[in-house]
Amino acid sequence: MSGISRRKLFGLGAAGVAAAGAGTLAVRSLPGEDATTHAAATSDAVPFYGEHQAGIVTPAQDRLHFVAFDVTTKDRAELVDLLQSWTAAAARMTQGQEAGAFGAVGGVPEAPPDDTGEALGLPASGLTLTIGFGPTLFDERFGLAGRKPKALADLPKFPGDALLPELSGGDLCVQACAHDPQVAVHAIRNLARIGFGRVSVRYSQLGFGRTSSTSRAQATPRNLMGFKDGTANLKLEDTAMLGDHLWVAAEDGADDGADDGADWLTGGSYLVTRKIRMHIETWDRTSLAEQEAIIGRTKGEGAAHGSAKEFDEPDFTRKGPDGESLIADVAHVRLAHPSSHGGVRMLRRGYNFVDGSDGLGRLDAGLFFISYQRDAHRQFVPVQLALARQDVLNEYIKHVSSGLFAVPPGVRDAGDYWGRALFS
Ligand SMILES: C=CC1=C(C)c2cc3[nH]c(cc4nc(cc5[nH]c(cc1n2)c(C)c5CCC(=O)O)C(CCC(=O)O)=C4C)c(C)c3C=C
Ligand SMILES: [Fe+2]
Repeated sequence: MSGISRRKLFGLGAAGVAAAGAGTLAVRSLPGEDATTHAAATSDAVPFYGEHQAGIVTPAQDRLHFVAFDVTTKDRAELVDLLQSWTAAAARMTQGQEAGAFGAVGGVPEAPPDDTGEALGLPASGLTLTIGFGPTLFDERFGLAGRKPKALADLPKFPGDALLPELSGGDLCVQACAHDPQVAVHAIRNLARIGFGRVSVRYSQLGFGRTSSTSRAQATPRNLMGFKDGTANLKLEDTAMLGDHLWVAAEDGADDGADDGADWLTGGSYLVTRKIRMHIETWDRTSLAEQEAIIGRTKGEGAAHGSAKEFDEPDFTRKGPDGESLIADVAHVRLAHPSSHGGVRMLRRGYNFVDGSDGLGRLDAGLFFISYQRDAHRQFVPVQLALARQDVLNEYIKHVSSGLFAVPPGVRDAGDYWGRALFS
C-alpha cells in the first residue's frame, strides 16, 4: 500500500472500524411477456423478444460465457445475413430449443448437424443472449462510419491499466448468461459455428458466481474477495432510474449535444467489460480490518461503516472518536458512489472467474466486470478514473482486458433481427 493511501486509510482507525461495526423444459413466451419479463424458475425460459434486449435487467443468472468476435468478411450483406441467422438461432436457443430446425440428430447424415448437441435434454436454464457492436465495426468496411454514436469513442487509458490487446476490443460481442454453464457454452459455440467464415473468436471468458444482484428479489452475492457485491446496484425495479441511467433515449432535436445521429440505438445501452485480475493470495494475507477499510463496508453484513444494515444508505460525513471519517476518503465505495460523480449510476452485472493457475503457484482469478449504462463516457469513465487514481484496492487488482460495445434495442418479433435499425 502506498504511503499516502495507507495514511488516509488508517486515519479511519481500528476503533472506527470496530464501531461500525422445477420448471419445465422449453417454456414458450405467453402473451404480454417480453424480454423484460423474467423466468420464475432457474430452468425456465426468459422471453427473447421485447423493447430491450434480455440479459441486462434480467435478474443476473449464475453463469456467464462472454465472447468477442472479429468480423472477417468485408461484405456488408454477409454481415447482415449473419446477424439474421444469429437472431433466429438465439430466439430458438433461449427458449430451450436447438439452434437449427433439424437439430443435432434430425438432419441428413451427410451434412454437419445444425446444432452441436451438448445441450440436448437440458432446459432453457434462463439463457439470455445479448449482442453488442464495438467501435471497430464502424470503420470503413461496412459503410457504418456515419452511424457511429459519439459515445462509442474508445475508452481512455486509465492509470495502471495493463491491457492485453488480444483480450480487448472486438467488432461484436455476445454475452450469454444462464443458470447452467453447459447451456451458456452451447449457445456461444453454436453462434461461432454459424459464423464460420464470417467471424472469428477474438477472446472469450467463462464466469461463475454472479457478482451483482440486478433485482431486489435476489440476495446479494459475494465476489472472490469475500465481500457482498451489488448492494448499491441499479435494480430492475428502479424503473425511473433505468430511464435516466441505463437506456439510450430517443433523440429530441434539442441543441444540447446529446443527439448524435445514432437513433438506431434508442432503447439500447452501452456495455463496458473489464477483466480484473485479483492478487488473491496477497488479499488473503491482509487483515479483516484493512480489507473492510479498503472497501468501506463490513465483510459480514455488507453495511457501510457507521451503518448497521446492508441496505442503509452510507453516511460519508460520519466521523469516529478520532475525528477521522468512518468511510475513508480512499475507500472503494466512497470513490465509486454517485455522490462523488454528480449522481451518475451504472448497472453492474459482473462474474467471478478462475482461469486455473498462473504457473507461479497463484490462482489466475478475479472479476469479469460488466456494466451497462446510457453513456459510458459520462458514467463508467469518471468512476473508473477516480478508482484508478485513488482506490487502495488497486494494490490487489490489475485490469487486463477492456471492451466497449453499443448494445442495440431488443428484437421485436420474428421478422426483426439484431441491429436491423443500424443496417436499414
Ligand atoms: C468503474 C466501475 C467499477 C469497477 C471497475 C469496480 C471494481 C470492483 N469493485 C469491487 C467490489 C465492490 N464494489 C462495490 C461497490 C461499487 N463498485 C462500483 C464501481 C466499480 N467497481 C460502484 C458504482 C459501486 C457502488 C457504490 C455505491 O453506490 O455505494 C462494493 C460494495 C457493495 C456494492 O454496492 O456493490 C464492493 C464489495 C471489486 C472487488 C472490484 C474489482 C475487482
Ligand atoms: Fe466496485
